[in-house]
Parts: sequence; C-alpha cells; structure tokens
Amino acid sequence: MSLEIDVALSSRGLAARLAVAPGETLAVLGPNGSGKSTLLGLVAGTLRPSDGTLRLGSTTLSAAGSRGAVWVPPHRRRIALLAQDPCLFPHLDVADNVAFGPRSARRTRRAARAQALTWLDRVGATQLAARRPGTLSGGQAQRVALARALAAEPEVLLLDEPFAALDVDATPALRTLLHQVLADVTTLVVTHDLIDAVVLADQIAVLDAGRVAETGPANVLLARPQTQAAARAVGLNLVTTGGRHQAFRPSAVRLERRAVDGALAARVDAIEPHGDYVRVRCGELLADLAPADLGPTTPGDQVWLSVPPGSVQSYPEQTLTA
Ligand SMILES: Nc1ncnc2c1ncn2[C@@H]1O[C@H](COP(=O)(O)OP(=O)(O)OP(=O)(O)O)[C@@H](O)[C@H]1O
Repeated sequence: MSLEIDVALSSRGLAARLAVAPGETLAVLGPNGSGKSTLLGLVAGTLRPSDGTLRLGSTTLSAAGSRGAVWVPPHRRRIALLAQDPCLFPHLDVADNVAFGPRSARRTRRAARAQALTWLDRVGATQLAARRPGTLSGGQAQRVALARALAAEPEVLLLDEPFAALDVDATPALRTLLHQVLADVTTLVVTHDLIDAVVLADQIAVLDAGRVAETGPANVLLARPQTQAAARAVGLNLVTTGGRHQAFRPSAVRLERRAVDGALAARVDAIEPHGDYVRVRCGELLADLAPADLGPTTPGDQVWLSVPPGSVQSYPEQTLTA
C-alpha cells in the first residue's frame, strides 16, 4: 500500500513531505539530529504531528492543524516498527512471541501458531521456536523480531537502524534476508549505514535539519547526488561549477603540501583519525588519506587538493522540485 507523508512537528523542527510507493523500500539518510527517528515516530503514531496529513492507501492515519483532526492510534495502524533493540517478550517462547500479532488479530491459537512457524521458517529460525528470548544471540533475537513484525501482516514496516546493535558477522546474512522478505512490503528504513541503502532501498530520501534535502531512486542518488546534503549522506565530495556537478570519493583525493598545476588550494580545518586512514576536512571537501600520505600536515595549513580525472563523475546540475 502507498504511504504519503506530509507532516510537521514544530517542537522538533521537522517538516517533511515524502511518498513511498506500494511494496517499495525508502531509505532515510541524514546526519545526527536531522529528524529521521522523529519521522518514523510520526508514521508509527508514537509522536503526534503538529500539522499535516499522513495517508496509507486511501486511509487517513492522521490529519492535524487547519486540515481537521484525524488520529488513528498506533495499534490500529497496521504499521510495524523494528528497532535496534528487538524488544521480545521475555516470558514467552519464540513461537509465542511471533504468534503475538496474529493472536491480537483474533486468530485462533492454532492458526496463530501455524502463522508464527511459517514466518520463523522464512527467516531461518524454525529451530529457535521453543527457546526463550534470554537465551538468544543478538542476531537470532533480531531474526525473531523480524518474524514477529511480519507475522502481524503490517501494511508498512518501519526499520530504525535494524543492524546497529549487531555483530558485523551477523549483519550481512540478516541484511540479505531482509532484502528477500521486504520485496513486497512497503518499508521505511532509517540507517547510518550506506550498505543498508545499497542493498535494501529502491528510493532514498536525505534529511537535513528537519527538511527533505533530496529524494530519488537509490541508484541515481548514490552515484549522482544533486545537493551537498545528499553527497555527504552517500559519502561523496561534490563540487559544482558552470552548471555541472563533479562528484568523487574522499579516498580519491590527493593532498600536496606545495602548489601543483591544476590542484585546488585549500586550508585544512580538521584532521580526524578513522581506523587505518585519516580524514582531512578542508571546508566542504574531505580527503581520506593513509597516515603516511598526510605527512606533517596540521589544521590551519595551506594544502593543494587534486583528483585523478578517472575518479570524477561529472553530470549536469538539475533543478530540484520540492
Ligand atoms: N525526546 C526528544 N525531546 C525533544 N527533542 C528531541 C527528542 N528527540 C529528538 N529531539 C530533537 O528533534 C530533532 C530531530 O531528532 P531525531 O532524533 O529525529 O534525529 P535523527 O536524525 O534520528 O538523529 P540520530 O541520527 O542521532 O538518531 C533534533 O533537534 C533533536 O534534538
């Protein structure tokens, strides 16, 4: 079912208009505090908008402000939220946790259990059916939470950083699983991890300071962002001159400590260690370098930045419509 979001929450500085087509997955990217979780809360109904409307198919879930008041409470929305913390009921075994949604929808005990086992099978967790949540690993518990969310047959699934609390080892398998089971479910996924967007998303929306900076098909926005906010969100530098964008990865940037033909003069604002590389910030531009290539550079230094032509994507600037 389609989801049409046109909501504002003035106390959190959020005003966003977005649409998710039936069965599609929209990834919401953006820096800390840009409003991603607030947006999910407004869709789930745990937060009440100060203005605007929210529609699921032909049903209005909430309408506020001058457009009249409609409010469908969270438990009536057929929207499931899967967050970092799987939030399983500790006193129920796995099968009963997953059967909770169907039972709440007044299925018989037998039908609810059959449905639970079907979903446990789909997420590869049949063998966990009799276990208590307290005995599960993080990855197992998240699989069960996914089965529980989907067994309730939601019209919309909301994922809030679904892998953030998991071991790196457990994440790829769960992401692949999600990709399979999300194929037909209208989904909104909030993530800091670009791989989630690459694997799961049909569309991407970038939030910046409570506003939608850019939306577009995932493959287009990941390769050819039109705004600085989107470029930052997908990990690219963006330089715009003469109606054309040049986008390039920070790891493609070369840094020289003396003037070089064709290089851009810049001043170092900050140097941040990132594991086995250092990130050098020069205004809006980022350069990711091996420590040995940085040399004795410090903040405040004048440097010259260049990028090999083969590492630059060049494409026309477009006018974005809100
Ligand atoms: N419980 C709260 N009470 C008041 N203001 C809040 C609350 N939670 C968030 N905010 C504010 O609302 C705005 C949006 O925050 P939100 O948590 O939605 O951002 P986010 O993009 O999800 O950030 P993060 O990536 O850090 O989770 C921020 O200005 C934040 O300070």
